[in-house]
Amino acid sequence: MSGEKTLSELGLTARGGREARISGISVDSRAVMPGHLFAAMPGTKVHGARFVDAALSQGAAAVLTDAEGAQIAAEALAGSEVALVIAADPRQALAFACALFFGAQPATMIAVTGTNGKTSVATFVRRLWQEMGFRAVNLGTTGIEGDWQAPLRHTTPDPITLHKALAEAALAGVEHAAMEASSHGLDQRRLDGVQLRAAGFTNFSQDHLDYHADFEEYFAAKAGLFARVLPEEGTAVVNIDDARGIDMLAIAKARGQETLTVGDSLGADLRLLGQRFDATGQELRLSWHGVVEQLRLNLIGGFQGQNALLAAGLVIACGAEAEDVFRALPKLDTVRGRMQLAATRDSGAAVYVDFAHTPDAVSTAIKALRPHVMGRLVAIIGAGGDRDAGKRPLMGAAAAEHADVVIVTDDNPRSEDPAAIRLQVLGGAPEAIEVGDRAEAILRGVDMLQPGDALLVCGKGHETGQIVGDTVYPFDDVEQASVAVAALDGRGL
Ligand SMILES: CC(=O)N[C@H]1[C@@H](OP(=O)(O)OP(=O)(O)OC[C@H]2O[C@@H](n3ccc(=O)[nH]c3=O)[C@H](O)[C@@H]2O)O[C@H](CO)[C@@H](O)[C@@H]1O[C@H](C)C(=O)N[C@@H](C)C(=O)N[C@H](CCC(=O)O)C(=O)O
Ligand SMILES: Nc1ncnc2c1ncn2[C@@H]1O[C@H](COP(=O)(O)OP(=O)(O)OP(=O)(O)O)[C@@H](O)[C@H]1O
Ligand SMILES: N[C@H](CCC[C@H](N)C(=O)O)C(=O)O
Ligand SMILES: [Mg+2]
Repeated sequence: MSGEKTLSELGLTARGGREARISGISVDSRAVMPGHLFAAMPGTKVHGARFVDAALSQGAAAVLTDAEGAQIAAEALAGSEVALVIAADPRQALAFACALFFGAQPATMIAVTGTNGKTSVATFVRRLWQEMGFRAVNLGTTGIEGDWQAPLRHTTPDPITLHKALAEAALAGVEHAAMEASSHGLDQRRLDGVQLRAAGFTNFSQDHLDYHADFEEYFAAKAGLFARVLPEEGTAVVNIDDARGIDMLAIAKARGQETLTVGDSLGADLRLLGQRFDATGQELRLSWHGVVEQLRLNLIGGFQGQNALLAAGLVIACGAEAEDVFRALPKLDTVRGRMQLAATRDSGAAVYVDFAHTPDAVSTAIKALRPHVMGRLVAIIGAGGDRDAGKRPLMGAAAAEHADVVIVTDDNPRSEDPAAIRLQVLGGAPEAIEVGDRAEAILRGVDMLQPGDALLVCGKGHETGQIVGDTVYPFDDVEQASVAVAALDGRGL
């Protein structure tokens, strides 16, 4: 899969034409082994070139960096035999080198970007491919799932982790992969080495403005999936109901890419004509190139209907017959932590867990649940620490506007003061109840449910840990909801 390769086999040219045999690639000096290429990247906190001396002492055979890095590492490199590659875009050069070093990837790959819906769409694409008999995986926030599994630290992994996993999956016989392209991942060129057959765009709203300078930079990062990563011969599958979908479509057309539009907008290639909701899901009415279809979707939430349709568009864009895809859609089941029914009280009151952690997701999720609730809708929300603080009051306001009762609690405070985060969320929901301890908040939420009510626990979804400082404490919303219902309904555990 990835034995030794020369710099030129990795598409790299060292200063003075010096060659080197590379036995591995590291982006962190602490992981460098003899013969490694050390990628000294310009970081958000520090330039990786500050660690070149450490990498050399551990036997690095070559260093990849940018001009700034070469200056920073000049002393450490002086008199060294090590090959130095200076690239204008070192993160892209690293991504291409990783693709060449690890070699194989599943033959048919798609990526999906957007503020919300990426995990849902990627999971649905994988399930549709499986229903059609292919060995397939989805790769992102919930790790690598499907016919080959592995945990992941990031929604879009760094190129070394990514291409190692793709090569292993391909060698295990997986020929189809659907991955999530986060804006961080696109900005850092993490998936630039992936050959994509198609790319999807879900929607664009506020998130990650702690990392991107403003909305336009955030959009530009996402647009890179179509403007840079998807090849000209690829297909862009775009939700044109979203205001920025039209801009994304224009970028794809300018590249000469095929396009497949999705949404309820007039003229959408795959058009959502209607959704009728019931206790366990919805009926979809859609048209494909003008031919009308009606089909069952066993998913709660209008947004999951939209995501399922975008997933269908991506699978069609990769060559499947539309009718085969439509036949497979009713087989889709709930994505872990996305509008997942966690528990039901003896009274019939239901508890759902959802991953909503942006203003648009909070309002979308609560509105999506509303048709399934005869009584009050109670929402529990929080906000992650070391993330976009601007969205906190907006999430509070979204919950206050659409839910009957709001409880504000802790999500993953990370290095921030939990009470300060809650105060910012409460800024948008002054009537909300504040309960810092998440387990207590869930217990209180379950306890207030009357027959016909429903509780929606937002923000952590599938997550099985709560990050406080640098410690990850075991915490699973679904489990906490079940425990609370069992305790309050006297069912014992
Ligand atoms: C803000 C961000 O994305 N940072 C990512 C980036 O780190 P960086 O380059 O900024 O790191 P840095 O701390 O400035 O260090 C610079 C360089 O020095 C190197 N170094 C550092 C110390 C040392 O002793 N030796 C050494 O070589 C580091 O490996 C790094 O390459 O590159 C690292 C290696 O690939 C990533 O692990 C790291 O992700 C951090 C941990 C992170 O939290 N990222 C999150 C925000 C993220 O990526 N989230 C997205 C979106 C999530 C979503 O919306 O779902 C995701 O795709 O997961
Ligand atoms: N199409 C959509 N429109 C609006 N909100 C959505 C949509 N799809 C999902 N959501 C909301 O966003 C939450 C997260 O969904 P999902 O995990 O699929 O998104 P994501 O883009 O992968 O998120 P992340 O960026 O955190 O990985 C859902 O639980 C739901 O509340
Ligand atoms: N419960 C998580 C959800 C965000 C996860 C991911 N989208 C990210 O930004 O890291 C948090 O806010 O801490
Ligand atoms: Mg995701």
